[in-house]
Amino acid sequence: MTTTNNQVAERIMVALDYAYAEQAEALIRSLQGIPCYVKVGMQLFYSAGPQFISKLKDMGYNIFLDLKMHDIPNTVKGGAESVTRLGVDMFNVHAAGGKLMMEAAMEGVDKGLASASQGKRPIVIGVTQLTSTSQKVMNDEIGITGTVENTVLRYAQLTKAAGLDGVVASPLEVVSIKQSCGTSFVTVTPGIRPAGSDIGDQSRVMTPAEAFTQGTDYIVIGRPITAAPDPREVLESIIASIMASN
Ligand SMILES: O=c1ccn([C@@H]2O[C@H](COP(=O)(O)O)[C@@H](O)[C@H]2O)c(=O)[nH]1
Repeated sequence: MTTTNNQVAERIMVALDYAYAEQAEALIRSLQGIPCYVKVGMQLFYSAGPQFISKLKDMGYNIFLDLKMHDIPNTVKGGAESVTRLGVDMFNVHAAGGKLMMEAAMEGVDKGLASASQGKRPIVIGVTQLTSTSQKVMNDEIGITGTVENTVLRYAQLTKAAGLDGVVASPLEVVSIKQSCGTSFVTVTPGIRPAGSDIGDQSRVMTPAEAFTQGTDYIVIGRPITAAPDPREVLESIIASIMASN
């Protein structure tokens, strides 16, 4: 089966990292007709709230709500219940919160589904090590010994044991995650930089085409698209680069 441009677009999550809903809406208008996933993180959600999620749903977008919950199990359970009721397609928690916390998130999802009017279960994923974290920072500042790859793998295995659907990791760790946790265990990979673009605060990066070659399920891209003079042109060229590498 040949992959179409739209099938590629559905696996690209555009990070709507904006202060105001109006800015995110302008970006969405410029990408009209491209069926990408949209990712709402803390900046936009704290500003525009659940109403903006409803608006995106009405526009037909798949939504990844990237709030990276990390708290005691009972609080995360409540948070998971609330975001499930919003009807998002995916959300995440920090794997560093531990197995009990992640299991509580899944209980919250069940509670949210029981009280919601629609019954689609969101994909729930655990954050392993942020893609901005380098080997040196993880060892010397955060105090985790060993390699980033082994740490990510251990967190992925814990996430799977807790019953979640997958993880956020960098594209560099995808092959070992899939080998250890299975190909159906979902990988969502930020740290994506088209060739020649500014790395910024990211540390563990790959190009969009390279990330898909590693076998990732979804890539997350923010600034290379949102900070470009012509975001649509950049997204279309990313899709073309992935198609050319298939
Ligand atoms: O490990 C992580 C987890 C989440 N992110 C988020 O992805 C985007 C990346 O944006 P860029 O502008 O392409 O760097 C951003 O919303 C992060 O919060 C991540 O980068 N790494």
